[in-house]
Parts: sequence; C-alpha cells; structure tokens
Amino acid sequence: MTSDANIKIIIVMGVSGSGKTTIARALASRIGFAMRDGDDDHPPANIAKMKAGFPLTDEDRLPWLKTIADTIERHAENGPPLVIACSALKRVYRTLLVHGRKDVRIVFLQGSVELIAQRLKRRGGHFMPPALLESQLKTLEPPQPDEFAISVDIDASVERIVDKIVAALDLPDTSRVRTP
Ligand SMILES: Nc1ncnc2c1ncn2[C@@H]1O[C@H](COP(=O)(O)OP(=O)(O)OP(=O)(O)O)[C@@H](O)[C@H]1O
Ligand SMILES: O=C(O)[C@H](O)[C@@H](O)[C@H](O)[C@H](O)CO
Repeated sequence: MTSDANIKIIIVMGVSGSGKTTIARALASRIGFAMRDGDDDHPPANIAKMKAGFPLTDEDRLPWLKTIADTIERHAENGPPLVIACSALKRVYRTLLVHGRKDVRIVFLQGSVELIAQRLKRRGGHFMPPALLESQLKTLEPPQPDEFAISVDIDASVERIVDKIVAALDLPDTSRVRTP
C-alpha cells in the first residue's frame, strides 16, 4: 500500500469524551505528525462557561474556530503536518475549518452515549462537566458523505482505533519503520 502524501491536516472530531485528545495524540505519534489540542485555543471565557455547566453557543465558538482555522491553514501551507483535536460538532464549523482544502481530512469518533458517559465519569481533572454530554449530542451533526470523513467506532483500544485510521486514510506508519 502506498501512503497518501497529500494529507497534511487531520481533524479528529466528536463530542466531549469521545476520545479526541487521546486518539489525536496517539495518531500523531504513530504517523509522525505534530499534534494540537483545540481545547488549548478556547478563550478563558469559554472554558469558564463550560466549567460552570453551560454549553457554548455559535457566537462563543466562532473566534475559537477561527483560531483553529488559522492554525490549519498555517500548517497546511508551511508544515509540519498536523493532527488537531477539535469537537467541530456542526457542519458549518467544519466548513470553516476545512475551507475547501483537499489536504484536510476529518476523522469522526463515534460511540454510544453509554460508553462516552462512562468514560467521562471516570475521567478526572478535566474542566468539562459530564452533564454537558447531552447538549453536545444534541448539537452534533455527524459528517455527511460529501465531507469525505471517516467514522471510527470508539469501542476499541486506542491502538486498534489508530490502526483503523492509518489504514482508512492510507497514512505513513512511521513508528513501525525499522532501520536495519
Ligand atoms: N479507546 C479508548 N479506550 C479506553 N478509554 C479511552 C479511549 N479513548 C479515550 N479514552 C478515555 O476516555 C476519556 C475521554 O477521552 P478524551 O479526554 O481523549 O476525550 P475528548 O474527546 O478529548 O474529550 P473533551 O472534548 O471533553 O476534551 C479519557 O479518560 C481517556 O483516557
Ligand atoms: O464545541 C464545544 O462545545 C467545545 O469544544 C467542547 O466540545 C469542549 O471544548 C470539549 O468537549 C471539552 O474538552
């Protein structure tokens, strides 16, 4: 199999607790891309709002999405290639992020509400309250066929999920390259 040299940016999307940060980090390390957690680009007011138990609005998300869109553009133009974790719940958000670029691909982390709720309940030390999962699921617009996203079932080990993404997008598996 040949690797797709055209992919420069991979957006790992899904609701809170679907595993974006975990999978984006493991994927980036496997394929030798840089990694960024979109949560680190939220303005402090957004973090405070979520922490207090209120879902973000489109207006709250817009400046945050613009920052991420700039990061994507910069990495796509000048490198290094990047895996970015970003909820990107609505189609209009993804349109802003992808900006018609063919070198940006979307990975949608999909799972049952029960599994995600269980993982959120177990996760400690994170600003996002598990109670916001319901609004995340209501807001979610799963990618449509014309977005060329790949969907991955999260009911598997991190390694298996990364295996599936690498295979589906035909990515270079740098961690498994062995020099003699
Ligand atoms: N495949 C997996 N198997 C088992 N546990 C997982 C898996 N993926 C993620 N987790 C665990 O589930 C929890 C949620 O994962 P993570 O924080 O990566 O989700 P997230 O989508 O980035 O969430 P948020 O958007 O709220 O930051 C974490 O405790 C993580 O360790
Ligand atoms: O669009 C949103 O509502 C936010 O991005 C959330 O998804 C959180 O940032 C994330 O889930 C917590 O880490």
